[in-house]
Amino acid sequence: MLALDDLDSFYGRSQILHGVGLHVAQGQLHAIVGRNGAGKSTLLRSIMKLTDRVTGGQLLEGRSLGADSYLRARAGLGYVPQGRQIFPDFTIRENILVGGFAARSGKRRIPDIVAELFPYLIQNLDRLGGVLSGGQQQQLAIARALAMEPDVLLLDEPTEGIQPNIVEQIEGAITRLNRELGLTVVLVEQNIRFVRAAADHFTMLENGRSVASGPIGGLTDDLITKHMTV
Ligand SMILES: Nc1ncnc2c1ncn2[C@@H]1O[C@H](COP(=O)(O)OP(=O)(O)OP(=O)(O)O)[C@@H](O)[C@H]1O
Repeated sequence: MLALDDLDSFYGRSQILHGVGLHVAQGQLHAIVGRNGAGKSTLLRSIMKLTDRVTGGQLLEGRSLGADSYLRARAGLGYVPQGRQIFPDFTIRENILVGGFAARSGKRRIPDIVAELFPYLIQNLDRLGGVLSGGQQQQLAIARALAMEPDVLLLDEPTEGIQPNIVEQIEGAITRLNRELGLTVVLVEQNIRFVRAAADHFTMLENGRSVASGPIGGLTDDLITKHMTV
């Protein structure tokens, strides 16, 4: 269980999150939804200790998440940031192995599942990250997070700005990681169709506060109209 309680998060003196709670049971896929600027990315960044200050309860399987981002990766959190942030001058192989620095087994290796999910990456290990398409870079960022050997995968808008044929592959990969490998997933996603198909639970943010949460069946059209339409 990933358990966040009463989370406040700040950039400098600006408070972005106000008392947010998030409980994600092992094996669940929990979607974070809300308008642009609602605080979704900040919530994932806060879980990774990447904002300037975070307060509130932050536990994974009853243990403290750790005082910095590296310790949080070592504790079992794999993070795929918005915009991917792969290393353009590193090869695909090197990009994936960077994730291995935080692997709890201490082994830096490319997980077998990467070949199943993203064969293109394995067939092109010596290509530079910077020459890949946006969709391929997204796959690479997911592969890098898997090399961390995570228990919980945090994904920030993984299909944003990606060509439709690769969107399907990425959605399929996320669903497989959750349903077949039992990986717990926290997914920030604007695509409500995918959220409804893949998620067990959701949390809706508005202005840095949680305004609705629960089993995915509760993510009604009315709720979306109220909190997500501009
Ligand atoms: N580095 C930063 N410094 C100061 N304020 C920030 C920073 N990053 C984000 N914010 C502010 O925090 C608020 C929440 O932003 P955040 O990116 O978390 O929203 P979001 O829901 O993920 O939106 P989007 O869908 O556009 O990514 C916004 O008002 C934004 O301007």
